[in-house]
Amino acid sequence: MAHKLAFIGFGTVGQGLAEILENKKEQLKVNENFEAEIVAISDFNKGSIYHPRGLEIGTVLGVLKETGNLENYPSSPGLVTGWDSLTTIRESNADTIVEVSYTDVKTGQPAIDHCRTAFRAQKNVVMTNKGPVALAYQELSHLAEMQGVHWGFEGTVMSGTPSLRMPIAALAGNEIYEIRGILNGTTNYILTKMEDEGVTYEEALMEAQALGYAEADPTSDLEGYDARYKIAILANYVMKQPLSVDEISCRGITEINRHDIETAKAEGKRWKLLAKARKENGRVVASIAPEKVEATDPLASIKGTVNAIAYDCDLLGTVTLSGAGAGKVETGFSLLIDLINIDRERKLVNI
Ligand SMILES: NC(=O)C1=CN([C@@H]2O[C@H](COP(=O)(O)OP(=O)(O)OC[C@H]3O[C@@H](n4cnc5c(N)ncnc54)[C@H](OP(=O)(O)O)[C@@H]3O)[C@@H](O)[C@H]2O)C=CC1
Ligand SMILES: N[C@@H](CC=O)C(=O)O
Repeated sequence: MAHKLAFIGFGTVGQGLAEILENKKEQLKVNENFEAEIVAISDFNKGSIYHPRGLEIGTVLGVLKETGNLENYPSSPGLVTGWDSLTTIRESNADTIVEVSYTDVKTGQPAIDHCRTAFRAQKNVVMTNKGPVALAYQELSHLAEMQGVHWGFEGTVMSGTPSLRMPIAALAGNEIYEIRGILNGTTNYILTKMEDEGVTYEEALMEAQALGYAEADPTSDLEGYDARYKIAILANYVMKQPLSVDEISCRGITEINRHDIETAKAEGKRWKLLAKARKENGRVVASIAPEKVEATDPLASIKGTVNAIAYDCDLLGTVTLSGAGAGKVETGFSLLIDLINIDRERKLVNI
């Protein structure tokens, strides 16, 4: 049976998933026995459409590209327009909500309420919005479990690179006592461009925004708040230690200038915005700060929007994973893999 999806937000990432579902429809059906249809999309400014029998994805993307507004989707019996996010979650016949609205780094809202509403209505949520996972992980994971629904959020850390699923699935049985990584694509892109191509900070930021890597408010990337959210998610979900965002010291890259970059280069070092979490005396201590890393450090060679993460484990030693940290297709894929996993579990239960 095809999954029925309702999208909350339809910017870079939402459109990325829609394109994947459209372009890979046959392949997903044949290789994964996976089928999904989009029944609703509710976006703040781009409008809102719902059809209980499903929307034609190619038409949705075409209408949006041509007119900028989803509500120009061709009218047909049963088509509903104008629903806000909460109405869409409650009233649509979707079984799974794809939450891809802004990450609000202060409150996590309205996305936290989107999750609460979906779980109470016994609907799964897959999301790349970091707010609810970083700020309300304990509450929301408990609620999802109580309601017997799935909550997927692979893309909240390192987009589609399996920084969450890999340690949970493949490193199970280890104690992960330290995590160290480059977790923000925008700042790594800026630092790399400044270092390798002599591009200015402002130019590099504009490029990162045009390519869809930066947050709607890029202050979140530049000041380290985005990386702080990600290390909070890793501490809570992977290290299984409750850690609030306020407990994480945070400094971004705004004070790094060309002189700093050149000085580091002359020393054979590179500036990187590092996220760290370490278990100490039964608790986790975490930080975000720029650091000059030695050229021999595995993290020194991580360039552009690529992210990397090293897990220090008691049984396996250090395991390092690198891959995309941001991007339309890469983050769209993170939602697809969450959906495929929900589908696999659904099929297992029905065996
Ligand atoms: N881009 C990336 O590479 C990655 C992004 N993420 C996260 O994924 C999420 C989506 O990112 P991205 O697609 O790039 O962001 P965009 O800014 O491109 O898209 C977000 C969309 O959400 C809409 N929106 C905001 N608030 C609401 C609301 N209350 N109800 C309905 N729609 C709303 C916006 O509407 P409008 O603009 O019309 O006002 C916008 O279209 C963010 O939380 C981001 O942090 C995570 C990993 C990587
Ligand atoms: N703005 C973020 C997007 C992914 O989380 C980044 O640059 O890493």
